[in-house]
Order: sequence, then C-alpha cells, then structure tokens
Amino acid sequence: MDTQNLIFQLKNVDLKIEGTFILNDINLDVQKNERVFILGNNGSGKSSLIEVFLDNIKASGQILRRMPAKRHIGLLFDQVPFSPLYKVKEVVHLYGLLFHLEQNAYQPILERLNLPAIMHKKIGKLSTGERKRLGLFAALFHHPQLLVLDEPLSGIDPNSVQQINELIFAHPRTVIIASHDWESAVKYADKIVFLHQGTILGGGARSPTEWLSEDFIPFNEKVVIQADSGLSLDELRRLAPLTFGYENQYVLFGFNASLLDFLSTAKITYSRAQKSLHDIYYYLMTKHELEGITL
Ligand SMILES: Nc1ncnc2c1ncn2[C@@H]1O[C@H](COP(=O)(O)OP(=O)(O)OP(=O)(O)O)[C@@H](O)[C@H]1O
Repeated sequence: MDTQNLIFQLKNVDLKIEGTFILNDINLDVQKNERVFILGNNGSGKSSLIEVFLDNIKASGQILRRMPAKRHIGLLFDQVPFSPLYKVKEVVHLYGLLFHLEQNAYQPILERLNLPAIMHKKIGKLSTGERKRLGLFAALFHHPQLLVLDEPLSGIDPNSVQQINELIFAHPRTVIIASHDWESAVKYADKIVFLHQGTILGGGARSPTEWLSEDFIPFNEKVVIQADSGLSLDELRRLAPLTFGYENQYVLFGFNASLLDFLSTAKITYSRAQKSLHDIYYYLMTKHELEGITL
C-alpha cells in the first residue's frame, strides 16, 4: 500500500450509538486522487461512515486523517446552509465572496448545473433536484482537492446524471461518494465498498473490475427467472445454491447444463446475461443471510 499518499485510513473502526452498532469493524483506506464509492441500502451506514471520515462523529478504532485544509474540501449534504429566504443568486454570490472568486470564475459550473434558470428563486422554494444542484455548486465551484458527496445524484433527473458525473470527475482529485447509483460506480470508481448493516461486505473495498472478475464470483454469467415462474426461492436454491431474488426476479449464479435442461423440461422461461455490480451486492447480502456469517 502507498502510505505516502494516504488521505484516510480506518482500522477496526466501530461506531456504537446508544448501545447499537452503526458501523462494525470497518477497515478502509483512501489514497490521494482515488474515487471511492460507498454503496448500500437505506440505513446501511453510508452517511455515518462519511461523518466518521470527516471527524463529525467520534468512533473507536484507529483512524488516520491527512485531509487537505478545510477550504480545499467540497462537501455535499442534504441542506444548503443558508436561510430559506435567500435567493439562489444571493447564495451563489455569498459563496463567491467567501472564496474571493468573481462570477466569471464559476459561471461555467453554474451553467452546467442549470442554475442560471433559477437564480431568482428563494432557496426555501426549490425542488429537491434544484436544491441538490445548488448543493453541488457549493461543493464544486472552488475546485476542491477532496470531494465528499452524500448521494449527489438523488433527486437528479436521469438526463442530467451524465452531465453531473462529468463535473464531479472532471479533475484528478480525491472523491468519496455515498450513493445508490450502481452504474456511476462501475463507470467512475477506483474502489467500491458495499455496506450492509454497518459491515463492509466481501471483506473490503475492490475495484469494479475486481468485483466483476471471475475470481470473485466464479461464474461470469447469470440466469434470470421471473418470480412468478412457479418455483420458490427455496426450490431454486436446492438446484443452484447461489440464487437470490430481487425486483420480481430470481437470479442464479453457478448454473450448469443440467439446471438449464431442468428449466427447459419444466417449461420455465429464463434468460442468460452477464452479472452486474448490482447482482454482486445482492449475492453478498444473500450469502450473508444464508450462512449467517460475517463476511
Ligand atoms: N444519531 C443517531 N442516533 C441513533 N441512530 C442513528 C444515528 N445516526 C444514524 N443512526 C442509525 O444508523 C443507521 C445508519 O444510518 P445512516 O444514515 O448512516 O445510513 P445510510 O446508509 O446513509 O442511509 P440512507 O441511504 O437512508 O441515507 C440507521 O439505522 C440510522 O437510524
């Protein structure tokens, strides 16, 4: 490991609130200019992990922080920290003053976030997506060296996702993102962490390529069966132990010719496809629950 370029290092970190583990034995390091995605369901601990990185919550274990100075960090959380009575243009102006930047320095970012169209709106009257765009402006306009973004794409319409990702990843810098967005993670992450009930699944962070490699799950393909096929999850698991269900489908890894023969004979409609990161997350969760083990 390159210890010279470490920005954060968490070793055996636990976070307990009122007797409940929110984060459990977290081991994770972040190098300079690395892009780290933290993926997981609601309540899995993503925001808490970010708060621990930033030293906003005290956790136990070993934590090393070599963050840049505050003015070189761009943060995105839910709230824009100004009175709801301010207009977008006033907030933008105030941010500019804070960093001694003229409007022409940040005009391209304003435009790419479609903010010129809502400059006269009060921030209390903004939609979720508009508020998110203003928050992204505040995080990005001064070109920080470290970006820490909690769900930057939630509330953003699908047509704008690409544009916002391009802004976030335009320059080499350290980026830590808590997200539900699998596609962006596959495309942009150097490292992905799956969190589930406060635990990092699969033993640690890996690159998308590592997650999708045949070594990690020794089957590159999956079989997909609709959940109304007449077979239960338990029956399918007897045929293929690495079966899990989500979104009205059963996904089977580790299928072989006899399973395909069985499905054809039983007239069960199935399709074959490449596995995705989404599948791996569910695979990890299923394994976790099936075997009752801590991965
Ligand atoms: N201050 C607190 N006191 C008690 N429980 C808390 C506190 N902060 C977080 N939690 C609990 O810790 C768990 C993880 O919360 P966290 O906000 O980190 O999850 P998350 O993965 O970011 O979720 P989401 O995707 O919904 O934003 C949740 O069960 C939450 O209720």
